[in-house]
Amino acid sequence: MSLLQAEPPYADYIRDRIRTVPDWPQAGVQFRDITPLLQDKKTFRVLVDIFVHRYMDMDLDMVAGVDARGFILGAVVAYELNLGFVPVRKKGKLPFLTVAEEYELEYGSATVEIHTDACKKGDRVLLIDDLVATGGTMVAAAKLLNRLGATIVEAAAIVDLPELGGSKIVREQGIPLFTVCDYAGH
Ligand SMILES: O=P(O)(O)OC[C@H]1O[C@H](OP(=O)(O)OP(=O)(O)O)[C@H](O)[C@@H]1O
Ligand SMILES: Nc1ncnc2[nH]cnc12
Repeated sequence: MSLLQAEPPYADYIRDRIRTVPDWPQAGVQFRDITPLLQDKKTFRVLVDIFVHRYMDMDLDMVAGVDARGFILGAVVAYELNLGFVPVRKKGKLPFLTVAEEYELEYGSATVEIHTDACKKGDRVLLIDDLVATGGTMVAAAKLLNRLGATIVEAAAIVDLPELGGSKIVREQGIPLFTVCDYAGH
């Protein structure tokens, strides 16, 4: 499958079940809250299955998920694909040797880290997070995996906020990106 976006009705089905919280965590931010997708058993299964069906024949070696919301989806998708899972964590949380990348967020800046032995040179990795806003997190996580010699087969998220420009930036960096739904004009 080479679609950049999931085809409706999946996109609408998932978007309709995401909660928007205005002015959180600060004024002006429309927070797209994915917790309702996880809370409802049927929606959670539909969501996970979108990713499992997309990636089941892609000859992957590993799934990497981004701290913290990317862990929820990433670990379940990895399990269903019979693959291992590696965490890309925020600074100071991983106990072993790490490599780090600093990046900018929609509301602040942060650093992500990965264990140096999280994957091997040439591993074919699926990188998962819940959402792409400015793209800083996804690009930083991808850089970490690249520094370990991994190949990012695709980066994937539930939500794209295209007005913040991140998905375009991720793709311009040569990282294939799949998102289930976006908020263009919503
Ligand atoms: O595209 P970007 O502008 O980088 O933003 C997207 C990132 O922001 C959110 O994480 P957050 O740092 O809020 O952490 P959390 O998952 O722990 O809530 C979200 O889960 C993504 O990881
Ligand atoms: N608007 C937003 N909603 C949810 N998570 C986010 N991460 C960065 N921006 C976000």
